[in-house]
Amino acid sequence: MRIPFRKMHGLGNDFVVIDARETPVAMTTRRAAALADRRTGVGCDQLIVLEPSQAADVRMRIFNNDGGEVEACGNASRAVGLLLGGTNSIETLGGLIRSEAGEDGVTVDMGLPRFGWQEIPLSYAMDTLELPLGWEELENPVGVNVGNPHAVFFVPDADAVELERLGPIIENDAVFPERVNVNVASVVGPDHLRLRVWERGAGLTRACGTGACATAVAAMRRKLTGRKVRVDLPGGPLTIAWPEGGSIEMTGPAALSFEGSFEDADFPA
Ligand SMILES: N[C@@H](CCC[C@H](N)C(=O)O)C(=O)O
Repeated sequence: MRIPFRKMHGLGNDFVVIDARETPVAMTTRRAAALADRRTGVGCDQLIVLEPSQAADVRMRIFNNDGGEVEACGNASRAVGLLLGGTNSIETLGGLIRSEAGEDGVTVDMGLPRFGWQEIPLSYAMDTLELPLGWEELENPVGVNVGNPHAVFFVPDADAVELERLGPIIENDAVFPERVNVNVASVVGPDHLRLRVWERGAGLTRACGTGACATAVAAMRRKLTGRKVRVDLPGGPLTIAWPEGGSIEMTGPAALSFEGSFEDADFPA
């Protein structure tokens, strides 16, 4: 039996999307990792499985390239929003979010950011606006959870950081019991940030939607920017707005690359 999938992306952060709303598709860590493998599988940063939901229009399950199931993915939320069209509610492990597909891309209401040290989560109590932590030149990040955990470092030049070396060290530090997504950002102007992300379970990606949300919120909390910013990632720009006390709104593109199928038996659950 062959299982159909769509290959989609948001600013080059790419996904295999399996629509299992009508026909269930078993997914495990092992199977997700095998499908996401770029050498021997279909290849993607994240594998997305759409299932029926009791609470929303659709349930979106997110598996990282390493097969781990996680709570949130901003770029995949826009891709799913594009796929569904119009306005939709999407149930994720990180909470209920809302998408609206329009002429200028897809806007997603990503919900409320969380800043409690237990909510990031961290291993022990500390001030999440200025974590007293450092790894070589990367120091004092902001901790924020936007459905998934992020550490945001503000640096003079995000492009100069050796993120492929420092990213995995920080991701796996015991201070982050659920590991962490590592963001390095530079302030370009009062409403403009430059960002690179080492993603938990996926490594360096062309773009990370939740990373852009976390970084924008971190910059706003530190009063480095206004409440609406453009975030430039290697794959292109996202617009992030966070009204005082409200939820985070992310707007940007999403695209369908191709449709294909894989042999069920080649990727055992
Ligand atoms: N690419 C995503 C984030 C995917 C999940 C992340 N790697 C995690 O483990 O939390 C995005 O666009 O947000």
